[in-house]
Amino acid sequence: MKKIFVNLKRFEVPRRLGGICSFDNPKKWIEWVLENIVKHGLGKLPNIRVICLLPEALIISAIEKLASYPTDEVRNLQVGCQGVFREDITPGGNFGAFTTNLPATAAKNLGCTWTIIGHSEERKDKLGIIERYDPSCCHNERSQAKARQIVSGIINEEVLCALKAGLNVLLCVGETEEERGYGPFAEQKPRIAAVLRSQLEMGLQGIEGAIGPQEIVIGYEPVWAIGPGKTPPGKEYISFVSATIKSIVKEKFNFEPAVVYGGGLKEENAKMIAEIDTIDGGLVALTRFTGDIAFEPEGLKNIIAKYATKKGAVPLCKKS
Ligand SMILES: O=C(CO)COP(=O)(O)O
Repeated sequence: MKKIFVNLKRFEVPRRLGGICSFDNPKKWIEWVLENIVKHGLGKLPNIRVICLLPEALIISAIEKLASYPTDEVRNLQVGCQGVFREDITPGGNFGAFTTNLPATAAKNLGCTWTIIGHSEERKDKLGIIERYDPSCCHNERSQAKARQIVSGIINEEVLCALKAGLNVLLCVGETEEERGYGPFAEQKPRIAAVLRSQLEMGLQGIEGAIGPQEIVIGYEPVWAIGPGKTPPGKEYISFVSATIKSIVKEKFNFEPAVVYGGGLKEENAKMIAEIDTIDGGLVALTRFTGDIAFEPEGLKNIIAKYATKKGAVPLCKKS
């Protein structure tokens, strides 16, 4: 089963306020998004699961909207949140004194089945806090590595909380342009692999004691390819990275994870990415990268169609 994660970031904010949403009302917007996903038959594909990762305030509306459809129409459509806190509510422990943060148990209770953790935007935010305390850490290689390790440690605590609460986890990893460096690809490879190894080994530490039936999917997003105007890597690069991720996780944690690609994934390159054997799906945010940039369900449908028509896969359902 391929997985397409739709990371809707803060796309509910209207254009007049600086966002990219053509709706003023966020609840109406998320209902429109889901309505269109269902209308295009994307909630019931036999070989592709679609998971929408939403801002907390829209989760209940989304769950209610999905509940309004016959089960069969939405059997492969799920809702997740955009991160969980590194501590959680526990019987006999903290009862919920977590102003501001979203504990995994609260996300689960809202109806989420997934959470994204470690997105580059989250890593950047956490790193930024450390840099405020010690501005020198962005100039010195050793302290920068230490700061990144601290961030990966916090992300690991979030992963463990999510798993313990029964959420499936999409753990994001990826190198910055600086970490990748330049020169021939053969020279970049060991640098990229080292970054991924560190993020994976730290991010997944201790999962053996926390994992039950939940899934852990690895989202590979090269930080330098995210957003408008960015070009994703080619087939050779993505093949190398996805195979490397699988082998690191297999070697250290004894399972082979599904790996999905994100960062500039669009209609034009979806076929090339979907055809890579070691890629098990996609992580989509924007679907229109030029002009009035946007997430559009129609664009999502066209991307998913490329995955659905991958050799051996069942074709995309016709509009119902
Ligand atoms: O960050 C992303 C998904 O999590 C990818 O973003 P874009 O689709 O805007 O490149």
